[in-house]
Amino acid sequence: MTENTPFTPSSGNGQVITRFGAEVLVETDQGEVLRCTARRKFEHIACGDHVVWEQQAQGNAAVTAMLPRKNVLERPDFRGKPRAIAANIDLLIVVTSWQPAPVWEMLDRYLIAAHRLAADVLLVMNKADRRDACATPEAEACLAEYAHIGYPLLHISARQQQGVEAILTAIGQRTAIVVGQSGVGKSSIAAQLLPQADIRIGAIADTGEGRHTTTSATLYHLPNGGVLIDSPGVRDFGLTGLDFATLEAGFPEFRPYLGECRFHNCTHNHEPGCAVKAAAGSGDIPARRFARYRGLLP
Ligand SMILES: Nc1nc2c(ncn2[C@@H]2O[C@H](COP(=O)(O)OP(=O)(O)OP(=O)(O)O)[C@@H](O)[C@H]2O)c(=O)[nH]1
Ligand SMILES: [Zn+2]
Repeated sequence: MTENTPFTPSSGNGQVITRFGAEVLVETDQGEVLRCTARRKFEHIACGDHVVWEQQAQGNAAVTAMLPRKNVLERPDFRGKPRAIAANIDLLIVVTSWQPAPVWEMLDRYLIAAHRLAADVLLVMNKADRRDACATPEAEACLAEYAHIGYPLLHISARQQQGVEAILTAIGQRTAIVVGQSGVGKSSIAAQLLPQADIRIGAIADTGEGRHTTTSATLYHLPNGGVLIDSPGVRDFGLTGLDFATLEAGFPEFRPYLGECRFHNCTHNHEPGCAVKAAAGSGDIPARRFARYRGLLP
């Protein structure tokens, strides 16, 4: 190699931007995007995973190792087997809207999932332009409970392009995904966040068989240094296999009272001497959330 030849490393670390079949797109630590093959043993590698890649003598580079994950979001495939769809998520952006009206149980389930992932939460109430026409006092009260517990909440209107900047600011440097029930405006929000994102990836990922990005989770760099992992399949993921410990941990407002119940294995349902129920009775724990918690108990 002469001194003028730019140095191109033949192996290194990188992050998976997306995958299509046995191929993954890896962004190297140098910022280059490489098309890599992933052997069968890396079948479970997902968008967001950190990997080691190696340039091979012929053809493609290959993924040779997978680095530890902070977390992974899975959903069942057509056989009911859990499949990794995105890894290393810092922030779940949970979208609700005034129309369709929120299904609060679903919002609670997303929050439980976020706690299980050890991810932060940003609540986004979309369609602010419909608030006057559609908001009921009950819906306003339900929403206020989440803010009271301490979840950050933004009111935006994707249609009127209001509040999208605030979402970018709230994401900061974190890796985020957008989730929520059907029709609340997730695609509209993603579309507004993404034109400013790195569209280089979309071009490379275009395999000529149509944009695979419409089905696979794909990682996009946002202008503020944050990252958005997006795909329709990620946006409506659900919560499966809910056990009691996960459920209880998904209600952070219970935390100050845990350990004060008479029974150490209290489920905060009908047990006497339950400190959580007492707190809900006195209004220290939001009553609507507590009622829905009991509905989620197995
Ligand atoms: N009034 C109003 N309508 C909006 C707003 N944002 C999105 N919509 C409309 O709501 C409908 C659903 O928006 P989408 O972005 O497709 O919602 P989604 O959550 O991605 O829906 P699914 O793909 O079914 O999960 C569309 O008709 C949007 O134009 C908004 O801020 N105000
Ligand atoms: Zn209790």
